[in-house]
Amino acid sequence: IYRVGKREAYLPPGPPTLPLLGNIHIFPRFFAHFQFSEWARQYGEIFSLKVGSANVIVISSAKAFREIIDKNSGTTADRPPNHFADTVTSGGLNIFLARYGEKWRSLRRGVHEILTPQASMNQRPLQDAESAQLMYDILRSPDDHFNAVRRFSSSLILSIVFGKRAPRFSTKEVTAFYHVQHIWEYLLFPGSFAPVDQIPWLKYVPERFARWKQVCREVRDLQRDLYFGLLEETEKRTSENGCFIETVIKRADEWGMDREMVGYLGGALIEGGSDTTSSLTNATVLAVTAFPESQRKAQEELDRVIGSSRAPEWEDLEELPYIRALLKEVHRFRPVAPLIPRAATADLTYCGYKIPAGSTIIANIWGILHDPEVYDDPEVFNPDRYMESDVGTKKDHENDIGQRNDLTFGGGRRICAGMHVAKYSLAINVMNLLWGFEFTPAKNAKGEEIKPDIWNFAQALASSPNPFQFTIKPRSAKHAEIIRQRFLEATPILQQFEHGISDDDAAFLSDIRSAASDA
Ligand code: HEM
Repeated sequence: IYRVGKREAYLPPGPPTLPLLGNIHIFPRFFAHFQFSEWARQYGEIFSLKVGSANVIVISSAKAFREIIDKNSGTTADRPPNHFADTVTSGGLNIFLARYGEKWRSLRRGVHEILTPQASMNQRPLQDAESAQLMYDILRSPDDHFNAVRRFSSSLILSIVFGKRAPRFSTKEVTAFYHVQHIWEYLLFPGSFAPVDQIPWLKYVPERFARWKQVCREVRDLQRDLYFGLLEETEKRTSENGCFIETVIKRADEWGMDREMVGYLGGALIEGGSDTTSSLTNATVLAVTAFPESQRKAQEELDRVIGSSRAPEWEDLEELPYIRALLKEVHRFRPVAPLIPRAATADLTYCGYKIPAGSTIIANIWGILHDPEVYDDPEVFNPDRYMESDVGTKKDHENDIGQRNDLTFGGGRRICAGMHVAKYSLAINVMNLLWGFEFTPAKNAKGEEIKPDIWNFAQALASSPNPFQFTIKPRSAKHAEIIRQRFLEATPILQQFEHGISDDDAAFLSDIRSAASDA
């Protein structure tokens, strides 16, 4: 008992512990990446926390990430145990949270089918078409820009996975998704409920004293209604449109997947594809409004290379170095996953410290990308840092081991499976938005500018800005006309994913399409 909570001598250093508790009493609940980055400055690129007798190892340098996550991927590809996730998703079938083993391998094999760099290219016409609707949505209702971006991501991933798009943010499946996602994230958020993974006997507490049991059931029912409802629709559809689940259904046996796995794989992809790209797109809009110099430079480049007689295309990116730098900078400035959780399946060592099997490893992406030793003024949104160096660091850190500009997608065997789709979505949306619109801070009743709050982000697992106010205007009547034209031209591609949509969605589409063609 005396030893419980005490830091073993072979572990990396860390904050002082208390008997039994270890560091539980100081373990940060919200925005933990800020406190972890603070401790990294104090204790170094690798430090440890004791949670009772369990170990949490936090790594905060590109080198530690390379050595531990990339090079030792076979030992660090596990995720920490998560009883709530196991209860909700039939024994842990959510690919993001799944333990490293046979089930995860089957799920990942299926995902590769649609998300390899080559396979991801098949999604591009649809991404362009959805982006055309995003632009038109903002042109029609600039005040709804925030949800227009979220609609884009949800509609895209619903179409890719289940072959059915979401024309509105209020489309039934999107509303149902955000409703359950909100409760699911709350359930998974460390500290919301009893720590059953750390104190396993809590699993046996009767339900009337363990509200988490009720919440798990609620999330499970809601997710099953949505994910398995969509699966059933795809199974019953008589005409195919090449969506992912059609392929999975045909090849499930070959990939070792039963129907439960198929449903949860589809569902997890909706979770992974919805709030990630949209958060980053909204964070970009917030950043270029808060740092107008970056907007000015991006638009000067777009005007010079593209002009106002056509909209940007993916191929233009080659000629747009500042836009490429801006895309890298937004990943660094507001990483979607500031912390990436892993678990060690065997002992490993780093810089003379031992990371024992079973330890939780947290890759502190925020800390790595906001280290003032490595980046000049890390809290400033400054794409120019990536014009000067491909990794955006100070000159003397460019060649540090492990430096790369896509750390925000993770690494090793569990690197983001959707990164190619995500990079394309982000690039075309950011190019289109900056080409077509002017973003300026909103004004208060006295006519004074309201300073955009770059710290107003939600307390959630994925880092997402809270809705913010500003003024959006098309950059010229010519730009507005091209946006309208492109929306109409996207119709045949979008229509392939409009079978089975609700009458309200169909009426909405018919209205906006006729308004666009009458204009
Ligand atoms: C800007 C957008 C995105 C970012 C920053 C992002 C980031 C991440 C990160 C950090 C991980 C964990 C990686 C690790 O453990 O090392 C991850 C996992 C994953 N992501 Fe993404 N993601 C994005 C978009 C997407 C999209 C659009 C999809 C689907 C189309 C997707 C599918 C996945 C999947 C399936 C995994 C699970 C990998 C596994 O555990 O085996 N992601 N993502």
